[in-house]
Amino acid sequence: METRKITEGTTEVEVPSAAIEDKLPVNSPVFYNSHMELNRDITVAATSVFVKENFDFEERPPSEIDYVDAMAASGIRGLRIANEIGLRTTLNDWDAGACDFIKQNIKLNDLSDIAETSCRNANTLLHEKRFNIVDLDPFGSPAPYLDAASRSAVNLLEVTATDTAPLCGAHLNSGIRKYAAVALNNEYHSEMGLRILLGSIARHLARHEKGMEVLLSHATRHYVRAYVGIKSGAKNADRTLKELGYVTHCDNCSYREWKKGYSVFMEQTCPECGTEMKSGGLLWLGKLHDSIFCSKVMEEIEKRPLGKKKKACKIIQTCLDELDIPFFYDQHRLCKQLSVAAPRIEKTIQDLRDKGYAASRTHFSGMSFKTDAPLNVIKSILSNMY
Ligand SMILES: C[S@@+](CC[C@H](N)C(=O)[O-])C[C@H]1O[C@@H](n2cnc3c(N)ncnc32)[C@H](O)[C@@H]1O
Ligand SMILES: [Zn+2]
Repeated sequence: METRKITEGTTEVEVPSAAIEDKLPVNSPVFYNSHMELNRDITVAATSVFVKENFDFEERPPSEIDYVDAMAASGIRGLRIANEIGLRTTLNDWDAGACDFIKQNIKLNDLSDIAETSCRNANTLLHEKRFNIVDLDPFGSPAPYLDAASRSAVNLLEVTATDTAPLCGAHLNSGIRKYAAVALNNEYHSEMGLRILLGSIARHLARHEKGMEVLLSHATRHYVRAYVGIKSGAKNADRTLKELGYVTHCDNCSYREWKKGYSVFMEQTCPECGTEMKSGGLLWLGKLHDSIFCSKVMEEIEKRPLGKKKKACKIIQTCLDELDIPFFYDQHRLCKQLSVAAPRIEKTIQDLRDKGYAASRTHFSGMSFKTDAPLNVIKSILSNMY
């Protein structure tokens, strides 16, 4: 088989040439997606910050902290964690061909002391063994692995989901099956998807009497990614579950309302225009980022040799600046409803701030903003009628 060496960060791996050259990764015996280098760069920086800042890890050398890359493919993600941070890493993939590449790549980076291969079903491994840090990076949905990962993870859970259609409401029934939640496929569907995933992670952790703190989460390209710190104990689980709830949305005028709770009364009729509204949930209504953590991730990205440094900084900085409340407004959508030309997004944000409201850009889309202003104020500002 023809292979090629590629470098990410300071780690080199050998992958099948077909994985790089083919448009369809299915044609390669082992999966490698160069577009996910950005995701992996952020993973290295975020994991490194978590390890440095965590009280539980004080006095512990990195080689005594366990990280599992539960779906490792070529091993690139976990190998970067071992090589660039020094954590004791298990690289797992149930595919024998992938495991051969992983073994070879461990040797290539001279990491046999701290990295080991495991060739098992991720669910079996994670049900049997606890790891300080668990990383789930499956094809499509992480849903089938969330229970085992929640049982296994002691300190940090890192999850990628590429099944944006069920998460964002485009495949409603699939979303209900996988995440036990109704996703609304409206203008803020990317934020909806991230919050549905976080809500599902929270409920899985709660079964194991664990709560969570969202340190960083983002929706980028075709995937969503979450980094959640784990707080063990029933009280923390209960506190976490209080952050879940429902949203109602009016497709006609973009009015939305959200309420925390499991059994809540939601208005069915839009108070702005009288249209029947749609309800979505259960989903996470808590914070999407921890600002201190994100600031440290920014510093970490700046000082590391990362291939996608600029893009990674942009994502984290926008997350840092983003007002941490649900849900963003799509300026085009509002302007279309009002039949007015869309102003520059900076002007809208400044106008909202000038009127005494909080407002920011969002990382979800360049043409969207977040604000605590009521919809009628936003619309008056956009129509220059305030
Ligand atoms: C998206 S790829 C992982 C990519 C890798 N983490 C990276 O950053 O390049 C998913 C991998 O999961 C493996 N896989 C799928 N289901 C699995 C399971 N139940 N247990 C273990 N591995 C699994 C596949 O063989 C595939 O190599
Ligand atoms: Zn309405």
